[in-house]
Amino acid sequence: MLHLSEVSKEYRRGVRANDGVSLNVAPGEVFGLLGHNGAGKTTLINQVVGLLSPTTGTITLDGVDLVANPAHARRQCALMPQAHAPLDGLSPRQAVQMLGRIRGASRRRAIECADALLAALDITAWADTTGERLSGGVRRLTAYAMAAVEPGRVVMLDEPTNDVDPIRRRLLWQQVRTLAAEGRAVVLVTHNVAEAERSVDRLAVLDHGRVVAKGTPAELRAGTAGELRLELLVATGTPLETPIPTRAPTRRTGRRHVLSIDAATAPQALEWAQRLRADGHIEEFSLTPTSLEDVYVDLVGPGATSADVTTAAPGESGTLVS
Ligand SMILES: Nc1ncnc2c1ncn2[C@@H]1O[C@H](COP(=O)(O)OP(=O)(O)OP(=O)(O)O)[C@@H](O)[C@H]1O
Repeated sequence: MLHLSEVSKEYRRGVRANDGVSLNVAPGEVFGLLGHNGAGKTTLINQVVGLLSPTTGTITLDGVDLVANPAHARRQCALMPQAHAPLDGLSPRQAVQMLGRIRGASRRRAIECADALLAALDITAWADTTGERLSGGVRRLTAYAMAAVEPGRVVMLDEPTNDVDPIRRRLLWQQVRTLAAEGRAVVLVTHNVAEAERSVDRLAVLDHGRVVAKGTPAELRAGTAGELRLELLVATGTPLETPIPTRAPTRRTGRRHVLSIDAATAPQALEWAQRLRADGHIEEFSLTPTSLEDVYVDLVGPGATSADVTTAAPGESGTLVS
């Protein structure tokens, strides 16, 4: 459905924001774009919706060239931008209805869809409050509703859950799933790797404009099969000598130490951690499967050199991003 082939974008002064990006997003799919600040995510989605043109490469939607037809791109692709929607003087109800009308809905449909979306996101209480008096989270949810009210075939969401509370995040994800279930392609930019792991069907990790990994969350974790994550909160000043072989150097954030260990050594690791806790050397510990966040840090964290998640080797891990 949505097909990007070798898309590169070079801004003036030679900033190469995207470098040979190729992606396919199918109808009904929620596709995540992950990457560090400045990795090129926003640049990429702005090219899909026709706000920017690629320097080279092609973008097609159901075979139609979106670069040659930016008006078609804007009609078929809805965008929830990263920046807050300009809502000064407008209430969420007015803003969502207005976007529905601009995108071609009848007056009646725009009213009904706006009401339904505000109710589904549980923000009806603020439906008639003007933008300058809304909280950041309600503004964010309103921006989502503005993108979802008459969405077209593709919906691009740039950091949709920023500022949104955990309960309404769930409501938002239900709405995103509904968009996909109706046969749309949803592309989602996020920094929240744990949330992406639960919410996307497939994802790509961008690093300095290039795709460094792509696949389902399970495929990206496959390189860590048989690996477990032992996390310890050490008592202040306690040095930690591990008797267990680790697959990568220990990552440290303050008193939190994270060790990648072989699943076969789990009983030994548990016994060691319990002893450390009994002796007061650590305050708490957990032993869990390796997460997508661990894979992500290995890929793009400080010290990462691998271009392929399945070849991320011991010694290439960085600091745990918490
Ligand atoms: N209009 C512009 N002119 C020149 N350089 C730009 C412009 N917009 C973005 N850039 C640069 O392009 C690169 C990619 O930026 P982009 O906003 O696409 O990254 P991002 O992955 O969305 O970052 P973030 O997660 O911080 O939003 C960065 O180096 C950025 O400074």
